[in-house]
Amino acid sequence: MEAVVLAEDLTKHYRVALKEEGLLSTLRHFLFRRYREVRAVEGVSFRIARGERVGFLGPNGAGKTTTLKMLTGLVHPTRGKALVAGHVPWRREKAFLKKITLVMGNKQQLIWDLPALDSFRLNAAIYEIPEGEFRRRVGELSEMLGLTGKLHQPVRKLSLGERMKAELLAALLHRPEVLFLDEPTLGLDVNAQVAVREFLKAYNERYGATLLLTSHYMADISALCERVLVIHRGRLLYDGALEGLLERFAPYREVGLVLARPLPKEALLPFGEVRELAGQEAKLLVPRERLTERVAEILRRLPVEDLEVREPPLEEVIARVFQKAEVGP
Ligand SMILES: Nc1ncnc2c1ncn2[C@@H]1O[C@H](COP(=O)(O)OP(=O)(O)OP(=O)(O)O)[C@@H](O)[C@H]1O
Repeated sequence: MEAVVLAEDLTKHYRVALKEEGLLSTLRHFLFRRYREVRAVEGVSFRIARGERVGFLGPNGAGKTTTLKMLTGLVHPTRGKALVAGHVPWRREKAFLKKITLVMGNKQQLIWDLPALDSFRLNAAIYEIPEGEFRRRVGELSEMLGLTGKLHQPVRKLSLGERMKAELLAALLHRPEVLFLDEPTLGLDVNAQVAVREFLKAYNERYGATLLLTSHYMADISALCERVLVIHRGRLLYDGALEGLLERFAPYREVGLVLARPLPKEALLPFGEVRELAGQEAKLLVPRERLTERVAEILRRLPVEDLEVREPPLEEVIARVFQKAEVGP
């Protein structure tokens, strides 16, 4: 397997000045500055093969953005190695910058008062994309993104979803091999979220590009990524299949029931943990290894009109992973 992203013992400690209130302490601070060390990323190692789509999960402040910044060369690591598309990111070589892109859902590169097309032209000049190729790429990407006809009006007149799509187009114009995406669907409505994630999938399949993305929307992760990296307090907690994460941290399934008549909670207790009970509808948690036997019992002993077995919501599983990490292994 050819690794296109390689991180080895990647570590970033920030030094933050401690500041106390009051004039005297301001003076003291000036003379004897004291610092606190923030261990944003601590000894993280992984490799990503060409063409993979990997989800990067972690609670706020876990170190995701810092890792992405090191991999794109915006931040120097305190320790460790990284190699992205054959380059050491923090050297920021031109050949490297042409191979990668970083999209941050909370930052924009398009110029607000100008049509998106004008900003694209600026990017084309920076990345030395010839005119013919520029037109071809804009045509192709705007079609994939459903943006045709939107590129001539000022960016401020676009909807949030259209703006994000235009941001993606700008970020992909130089046809990077490795895409680092930090919350690319942040704040978008459900339709726009789906459109962006479908686009990312299509882009990955068409060009064989590698994706590493963070998202708070688990639907993005489950739709796009077979593999996830989970980071917590700067340390890598899990690297593997999304499916495996579910099995390891959610050894239960959710059984949804519609009953023929309302039943008291006690009647359901023998079959699993009662998660919800409202009128004729109930939700039970059942250990995975007992699922078949419990479902059979439920059908035999309860007045069931409808029964559905579901995976627990990914949000819940992830919350468990972090809870467990707080308590320790
Ligand atoms: N420039 C900086 N100076 C000092 N501390 C920083 C700096 N950037 C980040 N940190 C700290 O490093 C830790 C990791 O932050 P980071 O932004 O990488 O987390 P994150 O996983 O991306 O979180 P979020 O999902 O909230 O963006 C946090 O404690 C943060 O406060």
